[in-house]
Amino acid sequence: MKTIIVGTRQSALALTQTGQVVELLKQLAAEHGIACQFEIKKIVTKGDRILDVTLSKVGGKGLFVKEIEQALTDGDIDMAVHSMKDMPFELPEGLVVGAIPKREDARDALITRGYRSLDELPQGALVGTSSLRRASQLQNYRPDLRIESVRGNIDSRLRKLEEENFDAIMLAAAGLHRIGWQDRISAYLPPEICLPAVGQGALCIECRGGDAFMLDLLGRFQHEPTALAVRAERAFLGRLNGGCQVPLGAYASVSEDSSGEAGPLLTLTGMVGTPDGVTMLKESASGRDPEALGLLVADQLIAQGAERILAEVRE
Ligand SMILES: NCc1[nH]cc(CCC(=O)O)c1CC(=O)O
Repeated sequence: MKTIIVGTRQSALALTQTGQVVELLKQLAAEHGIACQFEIKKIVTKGDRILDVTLSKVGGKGLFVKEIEQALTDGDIDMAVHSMKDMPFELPEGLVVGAIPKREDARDALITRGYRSLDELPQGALVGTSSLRRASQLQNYRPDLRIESVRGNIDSRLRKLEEENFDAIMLAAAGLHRIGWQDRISAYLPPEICLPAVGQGALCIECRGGDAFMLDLLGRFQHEPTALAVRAERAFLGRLNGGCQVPLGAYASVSEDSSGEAGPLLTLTGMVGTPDGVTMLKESASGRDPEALGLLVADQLIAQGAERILAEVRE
């Protein structure tokens, strides 16, 4: 019987989401009479080793993904489950996205010490986040809040909420949902207040482009509406060269109505802001071609000066 080796990081979230995907793939394989078994292989990435350093200064998001991709290229593993938002814009030669499964909740969540909403946080409350995107939008909505960096995996950030005197921290709802910690969420932030990161809540299953067996199995696992939304968001990201950690967010929704042959209608909203939240550029557009839509919204923001903001942050 064919054994599929699945590479994963060792964080609670990575292990959980990899396990969940493997369970679903087992069911799918059984339904289609595909004989295979799965083996999980843990890999320590550079990103895990230097979580305390400011990631944006040492090479950005690719850090969590790179070593897993090397293992894929080398044939040590056959597939890997990544958080889509951690994926760099371009994949290495020879690797492909085998499937994008159905998206979890894309919103950011607020985890507080006893406050039920963002509006309930007292004047000058201390909020922990090391995401420039979250900081920018939070400061735009509540200029009085104080923001401080908080790093680490989900579990260590929740611990720091208690230990380091934060009034609240921000995390992606999806991660908390996946590891069963939704009870910790005090409030969900709507996209009108906080646009999520590109691909937030979605997963990316990567495999070798030449692996016909994996491509066949994973192809059956793809959720087309999610894939369309993610393509639009990533086209937006690519146009703004948002590979590294920058204050940029985007969210695409997909209409249920797919009347006609042109496919479902996508609506994409994108934002670029200064980290202090004083300047906030936001645009929306609708269309059916995800890449064209992503470029259109990005160009609308560029026309308003988005590239100048991003250049300043990258310095
Ligand atoms: N940058 C870390 C990261 N990458 C993916 C998630 C979980 C949510 C998701 O799948 O989008 C998180 C944690 C967070 O931002 O709270």
